[in-house]
Amino acid sequence: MPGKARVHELAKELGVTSKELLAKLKEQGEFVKSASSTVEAPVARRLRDAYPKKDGAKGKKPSGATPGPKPGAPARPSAPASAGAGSSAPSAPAQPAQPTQSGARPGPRPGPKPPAPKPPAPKQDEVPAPAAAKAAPAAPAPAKPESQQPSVVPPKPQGPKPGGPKPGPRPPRVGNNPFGVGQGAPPPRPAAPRPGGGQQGGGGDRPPRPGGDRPPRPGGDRPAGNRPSPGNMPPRPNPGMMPARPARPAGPGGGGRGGPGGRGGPGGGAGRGGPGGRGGPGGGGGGFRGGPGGGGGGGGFRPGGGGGAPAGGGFRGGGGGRGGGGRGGTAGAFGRPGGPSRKGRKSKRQKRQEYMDNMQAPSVGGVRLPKGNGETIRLPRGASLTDFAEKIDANPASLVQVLFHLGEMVTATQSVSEDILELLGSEMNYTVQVVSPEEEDRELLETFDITYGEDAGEESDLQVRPPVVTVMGHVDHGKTRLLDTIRKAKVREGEAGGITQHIGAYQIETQLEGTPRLITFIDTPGHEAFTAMRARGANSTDIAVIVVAADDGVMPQTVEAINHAQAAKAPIVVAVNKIDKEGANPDKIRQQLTEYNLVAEEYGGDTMFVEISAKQGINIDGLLEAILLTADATLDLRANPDMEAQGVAIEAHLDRGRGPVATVLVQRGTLRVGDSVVAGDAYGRVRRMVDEHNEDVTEALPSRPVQVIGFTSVPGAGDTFLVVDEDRVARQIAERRQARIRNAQNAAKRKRVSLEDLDSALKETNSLNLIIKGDNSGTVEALEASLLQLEVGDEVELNVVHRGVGGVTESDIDLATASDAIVLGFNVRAQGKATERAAREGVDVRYYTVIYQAIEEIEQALKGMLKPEYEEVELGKAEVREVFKSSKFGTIAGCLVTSGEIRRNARARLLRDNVVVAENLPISSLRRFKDDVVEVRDGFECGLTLGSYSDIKVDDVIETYEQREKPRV
Ligand SMILES: Nc1nc2c(ncn2[C@@H]2O[C@H](COP(=O)(O)OP(=O)(O)OP(=O)(O)O)[C@@H](O)[C@H]2O)c(=O)[nH]1
Repeated sequence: MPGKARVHELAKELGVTSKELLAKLKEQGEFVKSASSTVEAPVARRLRDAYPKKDGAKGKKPSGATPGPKPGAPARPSAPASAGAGSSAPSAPAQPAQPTQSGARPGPRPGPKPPAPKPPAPKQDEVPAPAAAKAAPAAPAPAKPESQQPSVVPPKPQGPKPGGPKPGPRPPRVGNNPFGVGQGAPPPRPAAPRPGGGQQGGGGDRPPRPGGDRPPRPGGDRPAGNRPSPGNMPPRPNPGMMPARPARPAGPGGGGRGGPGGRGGPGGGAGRGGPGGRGGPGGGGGGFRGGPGGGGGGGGFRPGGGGGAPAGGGFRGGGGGRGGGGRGGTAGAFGRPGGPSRKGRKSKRQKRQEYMDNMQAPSVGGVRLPKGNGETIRLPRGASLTDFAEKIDANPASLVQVLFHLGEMVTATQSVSEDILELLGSEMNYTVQVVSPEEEDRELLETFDITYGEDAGEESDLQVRPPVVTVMGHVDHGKTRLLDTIRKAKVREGEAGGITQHIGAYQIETQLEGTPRLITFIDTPGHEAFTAMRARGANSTDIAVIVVAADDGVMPQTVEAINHAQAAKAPIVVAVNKIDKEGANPDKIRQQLTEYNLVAEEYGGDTMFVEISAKQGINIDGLLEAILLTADATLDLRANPDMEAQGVAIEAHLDRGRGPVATVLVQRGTLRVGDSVVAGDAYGRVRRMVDEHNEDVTEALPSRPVQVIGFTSVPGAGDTFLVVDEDRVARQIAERRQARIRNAQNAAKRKRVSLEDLDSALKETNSLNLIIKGDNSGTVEALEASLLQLEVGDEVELNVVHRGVGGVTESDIDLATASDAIVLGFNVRAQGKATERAAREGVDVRYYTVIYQAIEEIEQALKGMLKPEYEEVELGKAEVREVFKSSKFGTIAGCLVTSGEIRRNARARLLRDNVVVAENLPISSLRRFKDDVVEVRDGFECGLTLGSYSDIKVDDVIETYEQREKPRV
């Protein structure tokens, strides 16, 4: 493209009239229609040769011409520089100028303008010529020219001077890469930037190209040479001088984005590159990578640009050397050299390294992440992305983004579930280890130099302690009655709903072979809702007594109890109860339990089965004996009483007069009044201790259950307790645990929202918020656990926003108001003015004394909130017998209804050879003969249209259906 010049431009350039030039052309055997016609580069060259003087007159031009031939070579920076200066510096610069000229390919265009500018123009011309020459070879167009080449050759000879040497290398580029971005002479970058460069930019002959050749374009040549300004300045060693970057191709059409030229204008004729830049077919000069030397105009940036152009486009740097413009268009367009600043430029090595790093770095959704080496990252349960990011030295925001791409909406500081942390870790090649609560707690205690769970001192410090027994079994098999009988105390009276709801513990004394022995019993509830608590009970238990009613046999909860005991590695003693009842079949129980690895001693196993009657007190001593024998045979029950006490909180509640009361089981050490204790997230100082007989005790030895008064809050059932040196430590541990529990709850509570349903999730929150208040922590916990296990699908979220021991308070009502929650009071009532406030605020407060009633009601509430489910119901089918086209209705299917009915406005699908061709089409019109009808039944014919759907063929089947709401079960 750069090579094509219009006749009138050439005429101006050569200082002759267009008419003269036309005549000359005719003389040379070239048919050219008018002054505005373009001529091929070789022809232009010949013309220039034919009017050599003028060019010469302009001075350097001749020289320039010379260089021209080697445009590519000239590209060299140095040359260009001078080129840029071209006009100004005749001598040395002259050569450089050539490069410019190369850039000038566009010259043709510039040519015209140059005239105005005077001297500079000539140079350009010359340059263009060379450029053209080059272009010619590459471009197909040149056909003719070639023949003429001989004439063209001459110029080249000259070229040798300037570009001679350099040209060698460059030319190849140019010529060989028509798609190349930059054009020919890359080198002259310096010049390029200069306005002068503009001329080159102008290069693009193509008139159409804006940036292109069009002379009118400011960017174009005009400024180019003449301007004294930058263009004329000696080349700056700036980036422009750098070899053109391959990457940025740009400037296609003439000028592409702002060549180097000053402020765009001149630079690439194209100026803002718009069109020119994009390289279309671009004009001759287009596609330079940077403006060429002196005037480097055209720095388009799109590589494709110039390339595309058939004509000589795509040269790197035309005559003008590498214009700076190339680089990012914008920069070039605004006059800055397109190339990147040299300062701070990275070495190739650095770049390569960066590239490699980038390639290796994991990326999700385009977000680069740090790459681990499989290291293990330990995070506490409920950790946030910020915590994670800190550990791997990453930006939390990028982790948030990644999770977003993975379908999780999480903020940087929000607690994240274990699964998500692991998923995220695996994406980055880290192994995330979410520290278990126990482990975390151990670490917490370690920071206070405390060890939990081990007896301090020597082996000799250990003393025998009583076994701790838990009685478990199926509902109504007689657990409570047995415990009752054993301690000769009646605890069954007053049990709401007949279910044991509290965990109590007591110690009894019995005789074994004449020796008094103590046994500690923990009373566990029998309802499945207490499963979680039972599991804890089993863990603090040495021996499990599984009660099985001889008249009933092994039941689900019997199995569950066995599993808990076995999981806790607690030896089992089976109490076959109700042997006094008719139909009692103890042997059947023995047989059934073999299935669960409980083989009776009589059968050669090691499990003791004791037949008893809790009701009638039959063989209770035998059971106690079996417990002690089993303990002696299988367990080493010893503990060090001479240490600070440690153990488990079995039950806790808020007592009106005494405040928080916790039943704790001392497992090692001795608990004394005045000790600073911490149990879970509760702490305090033992003010008073009471035993199962409601008598005050001053100390409790291992295996001793006592009620402790003095906690500042109610501990949770199953929480570990320990004595610490001072209150301060107790408080600190409790506070740290509180924070951890809060985090964990937040993490568990977080609702997962996928991108797909984010919208609807935000629009309608199908969640039920609850506040649970109960008379003791075990009950509250059990109720919460049961509720959270309700299976109501993923659509509804159940949220326990608060739970606590004690009556329903005004602050509970406030919280319920704020969070739209329902308050559940279990065995408690509203306190003070809570009822009034609840009524005023419209808060629903429900009271229960039986756990399953609460669960049932909540379950129903949740089901009521479920979104309706729809199912598809087929309405009917029709076969297409004929197809008509109507200008009014479109494609009409003449059908016979073969089953059911076809209803207007129902949805339909079209089947062809039993394959669904189209879905969800509307039956938009339905007719019987000429009448519109609402439905057509089986056996009748009808005409129908499927909306605008027209691909209907004879023998197609139209199946209609509708969506019906499905009742929830
Ligand atoms: N005939 C007879 N009845 C018994 C015996 N042991 C318990 N029962 C009766 O069985 C029923 C249930 O006894 P509970 O002690 O409440 O049973 P539980 O296993 O504690 O039941 P939950 O507390 O509901 O888990 C009561 O009516 C008892 O009187 C027994 O040895 N013989």
